[in-house]
Amino acid sequence: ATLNQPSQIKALTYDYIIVGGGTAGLVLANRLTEDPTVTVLVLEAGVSDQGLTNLQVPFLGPTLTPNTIVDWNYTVTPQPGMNGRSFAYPRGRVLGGSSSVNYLFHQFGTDEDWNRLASISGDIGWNWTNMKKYVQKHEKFVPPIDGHNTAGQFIPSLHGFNGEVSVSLPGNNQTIDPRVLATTKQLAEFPFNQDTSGGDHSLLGIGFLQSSAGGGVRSSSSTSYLANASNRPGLTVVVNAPVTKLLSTGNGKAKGTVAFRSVEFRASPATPAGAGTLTATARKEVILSAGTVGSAQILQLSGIGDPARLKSVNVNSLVANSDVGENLSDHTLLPNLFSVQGNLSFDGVLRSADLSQAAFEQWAQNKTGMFANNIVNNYGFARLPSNSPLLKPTDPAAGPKSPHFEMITSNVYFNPGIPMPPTGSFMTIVTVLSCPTSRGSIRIKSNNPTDAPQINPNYLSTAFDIGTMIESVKAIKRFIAAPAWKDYVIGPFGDAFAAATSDASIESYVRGLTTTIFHPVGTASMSSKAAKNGVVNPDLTVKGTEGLRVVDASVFPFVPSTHTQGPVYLLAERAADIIKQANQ
Ligand SMILES: Cc1cc2nc3c(=O)[nH]c(=O)nc-3n(C[C@H](O)[C@H](O)[C@H](O)COP(=O)(O)OP(=O)(O)OC[C@H]3O[C@@H](n4cnc5c(N)ncnc54)[C@H](O)[C@@H]3O)c2cc1C
Repeated sequence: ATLNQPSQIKALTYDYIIVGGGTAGLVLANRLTEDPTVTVLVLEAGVSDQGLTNLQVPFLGPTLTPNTIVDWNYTVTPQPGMNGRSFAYPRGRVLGGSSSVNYLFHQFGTDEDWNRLASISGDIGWNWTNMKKYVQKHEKFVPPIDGHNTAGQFIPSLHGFNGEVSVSLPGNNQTIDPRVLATTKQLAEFPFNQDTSGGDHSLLGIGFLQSSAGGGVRSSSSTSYLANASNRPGLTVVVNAPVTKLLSTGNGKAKGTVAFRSVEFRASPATPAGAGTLTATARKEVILSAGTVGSAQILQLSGIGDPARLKSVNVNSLVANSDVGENLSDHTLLPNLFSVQGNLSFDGVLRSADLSQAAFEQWAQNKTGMFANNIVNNYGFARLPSNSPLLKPTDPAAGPKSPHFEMITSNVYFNPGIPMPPTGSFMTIVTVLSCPTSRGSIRIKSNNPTDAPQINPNYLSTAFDIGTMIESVKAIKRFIAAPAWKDYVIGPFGDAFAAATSDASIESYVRGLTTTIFHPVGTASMSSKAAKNGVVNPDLTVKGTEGLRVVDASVFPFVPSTHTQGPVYLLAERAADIIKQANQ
């Protein structure tokens, strides 16, 4: 049962308590309650996703954040590498977490991403050879909604067809699709890639997007993993239940460790901090799945972090670890806008209330049409040339097959935070830095759990990161110069893009416009058991503690080369196996 208020909770002792009913949290909720004798409490700060129709509409993904009731509404500190700009940093605050509000791109990371994780952690279980079996448990590949023949658009042997989350190829032609595909034939630099899911199939090249949607409807961790487990008597999910901190339950069995098996949460989101809290206790384990921001914040509020920093905000240090909240890494997004001929882009529909309503009604009636699809159909990945000076002395990609940047084409004006002009047709080619080397931090500003933490991703602070973004802009200029675009693209839109013709002017364009593509990781990073750095061990237990793990995007020491929901799903699937085995 999903309870709407913490006050409805009948019991305060469970085998496991999961903090955060998001992407990873609901995978664990499902897998741990497969055993009917196990009891699990999930505490989710956000609202239920039930009845929030827009969350189900794939095309509306970009409208769900920022500054909505399903977003934590964070902003980043002024970013020196981005001309001192501060901007929105969306995170899902709703059942399903960010999987309920994301843009539905679905991939798994490259085999090299996973092999690097195995090598850093010293646990070969994180190797792709082992992780790929979780694709079968997780993914349910379904036909696109227009039922077209998908031969040649994906490779079936790389996919799961009986898992939990529905995944599908685009079900409508964006009118630019043939031009994108023609470019892959006209320019050897941008070959066609038959499958963009990653793993041991190369990510390089341009292909069709795979989205976490089925039958024209978003598939989130809530509509899949949770829905498929919701009638299990052992599972209790509570929404509107913000966790304020973990409570120490004494010394752990291993010398010098502290046990954390109790969780303090607010009796209602409206309750002032410190007043009206409840405490639940786990017989076995507390699992933090509050995401890269939430888990880092809760660890620090609970006294797990850098002692001096904790002292400065009046938090009593219980477990000293100065890596908590540090090592923040994220992909950056640059929306390169082009003015295009005619009125075949989506802009006309989005500007017209009547046309948008008609598209919505078509979706509501039979889940077809523009709104039943993602805003993107095609995208791909590329590497810098092997002789690029940016790769000296080291190449930060996970391996020689992993990308340095990504290109996403969409037949619409897409510019986060900047409204669409009243007239004109546009196409956007977003470029994304796939292997950032900048590192930032998430630090609590006070001991008040309702205060948003200070989020400083420190974007574009290295020569590699800014240099690669500059190269990505040059690459899409070459892409758009293919004959396929001759009678469609008028030219770059906006003075800064139009003026971006030299490295120096491209740099100023990049620093002036780049923002986040919402893939933060690393604030509770995984390291080997013997390592002096890192926050969690390879089995995701928090170093220096007992009864406590972190299972979410925060544990990745490097951001995977791809969009991050798929890697989080696979991580959580393996985490469930690790936890079950540890508690047999
Ligand atoms: C706008 C947006 C677009 C994105 N687009 C894509 C995409 O297209 N493809 C892709 O692969 N990835 C995308 N991502 C990233 C991807 O969705 C995330 O990497 C992934 O979902 C993170 O999973 P998680 O379990 O770590 O955290 P989340 O799914 O964010 O879950 C954390 C949960 O914990 C809850 N929580 C936090 N603090 C507390 C607390 N104190 N008490 C109780 N509960 C708490 C949150 O409300 C949330 O439900 C996007 C993300 C965003 C925000």
